[in-house]
Amino acid sequence: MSIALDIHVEEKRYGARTILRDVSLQLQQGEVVSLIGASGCGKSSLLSIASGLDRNFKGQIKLAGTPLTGASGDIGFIFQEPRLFPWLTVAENVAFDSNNALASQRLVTRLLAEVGLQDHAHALPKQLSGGQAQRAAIARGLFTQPRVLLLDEPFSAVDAFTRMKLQDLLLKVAYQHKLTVLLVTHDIDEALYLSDRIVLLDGGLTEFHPGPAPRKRGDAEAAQLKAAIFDSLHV
Ligand SMILES: Nc1ncnc2c1ncn2[C@@H]1O[C@H](COP(=O)(O)OP(=O)(O)OP(=O)(O)O)[C@@H](O)[C@H]1O
Repeated sequence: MSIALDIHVEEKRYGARTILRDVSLQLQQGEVVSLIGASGCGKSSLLSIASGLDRNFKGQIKLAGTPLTGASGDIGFIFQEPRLFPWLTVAENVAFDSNNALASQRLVTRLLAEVGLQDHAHALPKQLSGGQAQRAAIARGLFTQPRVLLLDEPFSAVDAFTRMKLQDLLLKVAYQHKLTVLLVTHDIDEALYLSDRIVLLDGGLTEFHPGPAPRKRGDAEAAQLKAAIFDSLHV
């Protein structure tokens, strides 16, 4: 299997404070990996570096073997909050990065159908529920047809039921688009449900292998692994 994203951070500092030192993570093509860890351990910083948005670090990111020098359409990013432009319709938000109106219209129609928003293309963000807004954000994250999708606590602002629906949606689009996924989450159940691999950031990285996702919610082996992960978490 080939490596989709190769992350190596020798050092990441904010001023005099070092947040990450010698952290390496390789994402295999098609893998779903969750990144967990105590609050403030540097998960979002690592994700931002992996996306190419933050270039202010020592180290190197390679996308399919090629050094990443900045933000790339091959890497989609989805944040905790949907970050939709309130004055644009859902369809316009999804196609925000487009410079080909006709091609983008077809793609937007397809993506909105994939995320279940086909009837909301002309709605404004304020007319959407929290879950629908995050679906629109997922469609927008897929618009550049990325190979890698990075998500920073994408479902933490929605209710538990919506969250489960969005988790299943993420697995569906990851499979359909053959995405490699790195997801930051505080929710170990979410990590266990979604991921092929769970990586705990705590100074260094510790890996847990729950087996191929998705597994049944509440699976007994997952419960054992959850206990082991809790033991390793210094919170
Ligand atoms: N732009 C910044 N300038 C200075 N310090 C920062 C900056 N961004 C983050 N930090 C600090 O770096 C540390 C790591 O932050 P980061 O957001 O990466 O952690 P995290 O593991 O994602 O946290 P959380 O789980 O609470 O979201 C924190 O102590 C944070 O306050």
